This record gives sequence, C-alpha cells and structure tokens, in this order.
Amino acid sequence: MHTTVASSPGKVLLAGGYLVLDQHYQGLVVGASARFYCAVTTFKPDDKTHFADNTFPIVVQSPQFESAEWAYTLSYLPELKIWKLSENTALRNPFVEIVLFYTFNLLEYTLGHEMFVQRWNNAGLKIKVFGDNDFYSQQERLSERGLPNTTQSLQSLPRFLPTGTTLSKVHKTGLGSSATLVTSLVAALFTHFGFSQTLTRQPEATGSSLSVDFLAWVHNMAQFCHCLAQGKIGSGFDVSAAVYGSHLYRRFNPAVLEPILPSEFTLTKLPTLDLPHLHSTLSPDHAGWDHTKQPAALPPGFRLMLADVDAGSHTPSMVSKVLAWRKTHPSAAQQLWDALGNLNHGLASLFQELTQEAHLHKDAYQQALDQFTQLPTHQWANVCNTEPTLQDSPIVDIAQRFVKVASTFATIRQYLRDMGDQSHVPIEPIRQTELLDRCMQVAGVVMAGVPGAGGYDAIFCVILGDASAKQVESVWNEWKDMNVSPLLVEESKGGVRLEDPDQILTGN
Ligand SMILES: Nc1ncnc2c1ncn2[C@@H]1O[C@H](COP(=O)(O)OP(=O)(O)OP(=O)(O)O)[C@@H](O)[C@H]1O
Ligand SMILES: C[C@@](O)(CCOP(=O)(O)O)CC(=O)O
Repeated sequence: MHTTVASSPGKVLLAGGYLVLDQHYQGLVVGASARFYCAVTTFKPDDKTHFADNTFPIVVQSPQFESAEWAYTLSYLPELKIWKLSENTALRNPFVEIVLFYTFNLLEYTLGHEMFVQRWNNAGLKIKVFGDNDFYSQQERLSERGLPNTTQSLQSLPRFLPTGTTLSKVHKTGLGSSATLVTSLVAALFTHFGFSQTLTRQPEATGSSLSVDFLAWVHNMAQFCHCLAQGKIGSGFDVSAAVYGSHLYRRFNPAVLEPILPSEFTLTKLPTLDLPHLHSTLSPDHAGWDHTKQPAALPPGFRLMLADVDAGSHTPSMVSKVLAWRKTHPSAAQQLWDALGNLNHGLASLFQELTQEAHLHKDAYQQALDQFTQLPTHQWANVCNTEPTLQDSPIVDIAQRFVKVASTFATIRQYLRDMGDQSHVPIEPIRQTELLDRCMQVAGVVMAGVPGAGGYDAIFCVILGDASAKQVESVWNEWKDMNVSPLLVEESKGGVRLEDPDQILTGN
C-alpha cells in the first residue's frame, strides 16, 4: 500500500472583494490554517482479484459526511486514446469527477500510455478527503456536548469531526472548501503518479518540497477544474490561495480557459478531449496565464481572527447585482473601483513595509507593537505625537505605518459601504457595521471587516497580542443581535504541501 497525502489551505479575502473579478485590480488574500487533506492510496483488494486490462477502480470517501462515498471505474478507450471515467454510484460529486477525469487524462498524455498504466500497478485507488473542523459550523457539535461557543471548546473537539449530515446540508463557513478540495486532490494525484518527473525545469526552492513549475501546473489544472465544476469563471483567488497561501492576487484573463471548457460536463456523454491542446493550454508556458501573485502576508505580530455569522448571504446574487450596477453606472463605479483599488494596494504595501521593518529594526518594531497592543486605533495617531518612546527614528516611521494600516482599512470599509449603498447590496450591512465598530473599540484591534463578498456570512479582525484576542472573543460571545461563532483559523504558513500520511490517517 502506497499513500500520498497533499493538503492545501482555505482562504480569507481581506481586501479586494468584487474588484478582484476584474483583471485590472488585485485582491489581498490570506491563506487559512484550516486545510483540506487528500490521501491517495494504491490498493489491491486481495491476491485473487484481477482487474480487466486497462480498467481501474477508484473509490473516493469523505468520512466526515453521510452518504459521501463515490465509486468510479477508469477504463481506456484505445480508439480515442483517452480514459473514460464511469460512475458506479447514483451520487454525483462534480468537483471530484472533473478532477479525476482531466487529471488522469493529462497524466496519460505527459507520462505516456505505458508508463501511466505501469504506475497503476494493476491496482485500484482509494482516496480519502478530510477537512479541518473550521470549514464547517461546529455549533451543533458543541451544544451536543454541552460546551459553550468558544475557541476553547473548539480546541477540545477531535480533528476531522464527522458533521452528522450530508455535503448538501452542511453549514459551511466560507473558507473555500471546494477550491481547497480540488487543489489538494490535483496535487495528491500528480504526486502519486510521479508527474514531477516529467517536468523539465526541476526543483527551484519554494519553501516547500514542491517546485515552482509543479505548483504552476497544480494551479492551472485546479483553476480549470474548479471553473468547470462551479459552472462559472470566478476570480480564482480561492484556488490561488489554496496553492500559494497568502498573497496579492491578480486574476488570469478567463480567455485562456475558454477553448478547453466544455459547454457541459457529464460522465455519460464524454466531452471532446484533445489532449495535446489540453496540455499546451494548461502548461505554465502558455502566455494566456497572465495572473500575478505578489508576496503579501500579515506583518509579524499581526493575527487573524475569524467568526462565522449565522445569518448567511447568497454570494452569487450579490456579485451579479454589484456587477450590474457597475455596468449601468460606469463613471461612478470607475471612481469607486479606482479609489478602492489604490487603497487595497496601499494596504498590501504597508504590510510588506512593516514586515521588512520587523526584520531590520526588531526592537523598534517590538516597541511599537507593545504600545499599540494596549490602545484602540482611534488613540493611535494621538499617542504617536505624545508618547516619547515613539518619537525616535526608526520607531517613528514604524509607528506611522501602524496608524496608516488602521486608517487605510477604515477607508476601505467606508468605500465598501458606499458600493453596497449604491448597488443596493448589503455588503457591509448595518448589523455588521455595529459589530465591527464594537470590535474596533477593543485595544489592539487593527482592522475589522467583512471578508470576500461581505454580507452576513462572516467577519474578521486583525489584532495584536493575546489580550486583544480574548477581548474580541468576549465581544463576539456577548453579541446579542446575531449569533457570532468564533473559528480557530489563523494565517497559514504556506500553500499546498505534502504531508506525512501517518499523521493524517492514524485513527481515520
Ligand atoms: N469534504 C468534501 N468531500 C467531498 N466533496 C466536497 C467536500 N467539501 C466540498 N466538496 C465539494 O464541493 C462542493 C461545495 O462547493 P461550493 O462551491 O458550493 O462551496 P464553497 O463555495 O467552496 O464553500 P465554502 O467557501 O463555504 O467552503 C460540494 O458540493 C462537493 O461537491
Ligand atoms: C466577490 C468576490 O470577489 C469574492 C468572494 O469572496 P468570498 O467567497 O465571499 O470569500 C468573487 C470572486 O472573486 O470570485
């Protein structure tokens, strides 16, 4: 039995919702510590079982859900030189089947038929999918156990807790489960079948064991499969975060995918598949992949906190309304988009400058952190002018950048509210504004906002220090107007990576 496990992080879009759909603007996305794990195992059922030639069984299981097992058979069609995937269960999972169908066919093309078949080793594949608890609301699990809705209770829950329901009924928290499922599954299958060996540019350091080229292939394949399964071309920031973790994302031009996206995908009616064309389109060398990712992450000492707000919103209808307003009000929208775009970019630059300062002037940076942790942001500018320890160089520059981060984000929120008011979409509805403003009164809270498309789904805070975290959590606990459930999520270190199977599969 040979097992490969790949994991990838969920996402939180701190700034750039709606704008990031347009290639002209960027989105600041943070990779979440909550991850999806895909474990791919080659199995031989028993010594007597022999599969028909060029026919391999695949079983996919999601043990955290009811009725979440999908069985497939992969069989070769010599006349078409492609692999067909047939479903052996009535249940459908478009994300899984699209990844399996296209990844195996791409592997056939890159490895060559003989090598691809050899790698199957006359065996089948068992694929297990696990998501960290934060991807799903744990409120019912906590109340079953008589536990309060706190981070401490969440920490006491076992890992990969069964949700007690089906995938279609589960309450998701908006961390991008489908993007991270697709990304980790592509990475696990590529690795299991030795795709890296086909790459001509061999490992460049990426901080993970995976090469730059490998990551680019995973990215392109995952974007393609995710778009096809979702039935639309979103900005792709969620897939990009699942591959690369935190960064400043500029989307790819969707034109790159159009020639290879079938109008519909069903396993019963095979889509036309031109493997050389699929390969050259998904190749990182294809000029159509013009997305960019600039390094951006929270500065040292800054911590992300996230809460699920039980009210919920329907993102696709919010997006279509905002985009419709933009179309009918081009000049007002242009002004707003440009102003927001500059602020979002400015925020990412401030994060980067502060990160550099933290390394160059460690003590001064720590002194600024110590000061600001104790005060709410509305007192920061004043203390910069009055506190003698903040007057010397280089600390004065650092302190001013802290102040600028807070004021920039406050203005971003104002513009997002304007966008919502003008397009009649509750991007930061008043009930969220009240909660966010209350969070901003807590000492050491740098930013509080609605992630991604906004609405009633979630809120985030970026804070300095443990004392602020505790106070923010009590604000959430005591909030009466809406049910605000903390999550354990922090910023992730890195993007997609390979894991030790023993660590993930033990007990699962
Ligand atoms: N644990 C899992 N096992 C198998 N398939 C899953 C799993 N989690 C998600 N999926 C697939 O992803 C689909 C959900 O995708 P959808 O685009 O609706 O959510 P999402 O926007 O990624 O959610 P969120 O951002 O709230 O996590 C499921 O219907 C299923 O096909
Ligand atoms: C509105 C949008 O820009 C962000 C949606 O983010 P989220 O799914 O709400 O985290 C859509 C997109 O970028 O695909």
